Amino acid sequence: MSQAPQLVVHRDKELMAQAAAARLITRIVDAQSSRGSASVVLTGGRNGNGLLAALAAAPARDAIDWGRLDLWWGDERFLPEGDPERNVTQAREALLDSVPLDPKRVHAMPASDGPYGNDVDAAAAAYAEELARAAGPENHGPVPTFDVLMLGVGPDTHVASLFPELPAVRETERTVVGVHGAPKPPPTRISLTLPAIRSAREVWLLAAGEDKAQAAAIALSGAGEIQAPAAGARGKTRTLWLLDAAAASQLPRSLYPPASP
Ligand SMILES: O=C1O[C@H](COP(=O)(O)O)[C@@H](O)[C@H](O)[C@H]1O
Repeated sequence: MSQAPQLVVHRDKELMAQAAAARLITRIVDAQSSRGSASVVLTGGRNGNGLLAALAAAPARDAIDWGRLDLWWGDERFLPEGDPERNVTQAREALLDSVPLDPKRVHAMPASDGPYGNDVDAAAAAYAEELARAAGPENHGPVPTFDVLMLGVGPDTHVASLFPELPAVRETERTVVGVHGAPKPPPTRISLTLPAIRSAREVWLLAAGEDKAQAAAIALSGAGEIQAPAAGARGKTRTLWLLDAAAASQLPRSLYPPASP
């Protein structure tokens, strides 16, 4: 597991999204140049979609070889294909429909009207198998070693669809689980588990806005991962919190000293 999380605090959420998009372009280009391809796990939510929209608007996006990029999702709302609330629908709108991706490398999580019907546990198991098939011997495990895995942080400290105290956040064996009874709609979801998240080289947690301030402070102040799932999201080589000033406003001074007036 990586060292302590690193924090980068930007002035506001627009700048945070632009800076994170620039950072992501660099990581993808570096991975493609050293390993031939790159793999990135996307997140849903306002901050994740803000980053994708900023990436779509960045001229440097053309530095990415989009055909050599694998995209995975950290979680999905278990809804019919094309539902506007699905994370993949929102990602397509923000970025994916405007870049030349290889459709075989866009690994969306199953929809509730797909091959597994309404059986979210079967859909989750199928996604786990898809990940396992993509993992090579060099990955030493049941998921590929993602280059960057991004997670939005919910106001209740949830990441992906791992909500405080629910069974999904306690999972230690499976890489993907069906989530039942999520407190945020829709109640039925699919999520990577903490062990799968921790197999990424870099985990980036995105938190912008005042409503994320308490969650960031709790997760970064030594809370347990069952009570505060964001506290358990760590990358193998790096864990990076990307915040705006509003989300950083309740952090202990030892972590982020506010600028002097
Ligand atoms: O429902 C979800 O919420 C979280 C956080 O979203 P936000 O809008 O509060 O930033 C998101 O990361 C997750 O992917 C999504 O399914």
